[in-house]
Amino acid sequence: MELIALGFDSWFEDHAKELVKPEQSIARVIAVDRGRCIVNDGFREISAVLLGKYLHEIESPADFPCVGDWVSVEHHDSDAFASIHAILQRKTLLRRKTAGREIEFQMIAANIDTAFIVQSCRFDFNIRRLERYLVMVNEGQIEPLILLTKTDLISPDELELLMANIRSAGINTQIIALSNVTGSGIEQVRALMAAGKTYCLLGSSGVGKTTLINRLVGKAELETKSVSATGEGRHTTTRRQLIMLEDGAMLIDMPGMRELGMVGDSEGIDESFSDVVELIANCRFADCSHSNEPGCAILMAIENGELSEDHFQNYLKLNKESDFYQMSHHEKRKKDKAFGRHIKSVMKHRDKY
Ligand SMILES: Nc1nc2c(ncn2[C@@H]2O[C@H](COP(=O)(O)OP(=O)(O)OP(=O)(O)O)[C@@H](O)[C@H]2O)c(=O)[nH]1
Ligand SMILES: [Zn+2]
Repeated sequence: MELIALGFDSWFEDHAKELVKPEQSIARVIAVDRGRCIVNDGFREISAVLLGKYLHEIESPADFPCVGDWVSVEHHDSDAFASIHAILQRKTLLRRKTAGREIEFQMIAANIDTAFIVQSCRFDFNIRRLERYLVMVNEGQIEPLILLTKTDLISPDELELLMANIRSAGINTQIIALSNVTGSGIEQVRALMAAGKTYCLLGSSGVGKTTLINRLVGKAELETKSVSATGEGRHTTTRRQLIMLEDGAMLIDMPGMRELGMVGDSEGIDESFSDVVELIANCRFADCSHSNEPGCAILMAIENGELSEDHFQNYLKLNKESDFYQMSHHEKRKKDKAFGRHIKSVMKHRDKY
């Protein structure tokens, strides 16, 4: 198997040029288990650990490799294990807010091309939640796609209404409606999954993600869920987290990644609420509060049914959360200037290898 099959492309190649030294090779992280990774270099899967020196320079969770990362590795003991020397720049990044007094991000997975945001037509359907997932996915530069499951439980008319609700909330993301029971729509999902691209499924518990994955993966692959690898005389078994489908598309699936804490940066929000942003830009008052000004573009749009009031309120709410995040993040940065130091140490590290 070539690296291309794992999703390596010219974008990563460009970013790898100066980072990867002659004695090193490039591999993709397909599983992570407490600091130990399993990487695939296009030929085999091997156990890999972070280089001690690199470990020393780690300052934030973002510095650890996560599933989907491209890394530069050096093989040891005739390929029994490898050491990870650097992480290639991430094209996309899925991360979530971790609970706690300070707002921190936990890295979930890297270099996902498309995230399927899954909701059930029947029990889980919620536009606000959909918007929140869209913000998170957009923020990570990942392409979103909406999957509505369990269409077998509603009538075609009801489905049409759901779709119309999504559209009238200003969400223009592609939607595929499917049923894991009848199989309708499954081929549509399969057909748009391209070889060499990486996908994931996000959504609440019970919406049918596991069932869909099983359908997409096929039985043969399921049995190879666990990968064993020998490193330093130790035997580790890690659940495989990046799954190669038969037609060459990849699916990242791991426990705990599917439901995300919700906060986005303002850019992600703007992308998901482009209709609101456009209206605000057209509002004739520069510092309009969009609450009572006569002639306000937002109020007029709500009045004449162009914009849903709920949608606008959700936009305000997400922005408020985002402001809060930006503030605490900024203050944290100021405190220890760790970010700047980190950049420097990475540059230094680069020169050494
Ligand atoms: N009627 C119907 N039931 C479905 C469909 N897809 C899944 N189910 C059922 O819904 C339940 C939950 O499905 P799962 O695939 O486990 O849901 P999940 O999203 O993986 O949930 P977590 O594993 O908790 O994240 C199961 O009983 C499935 O059989 C569907 O399209 N139609
Ligand atoms: Zn206004």
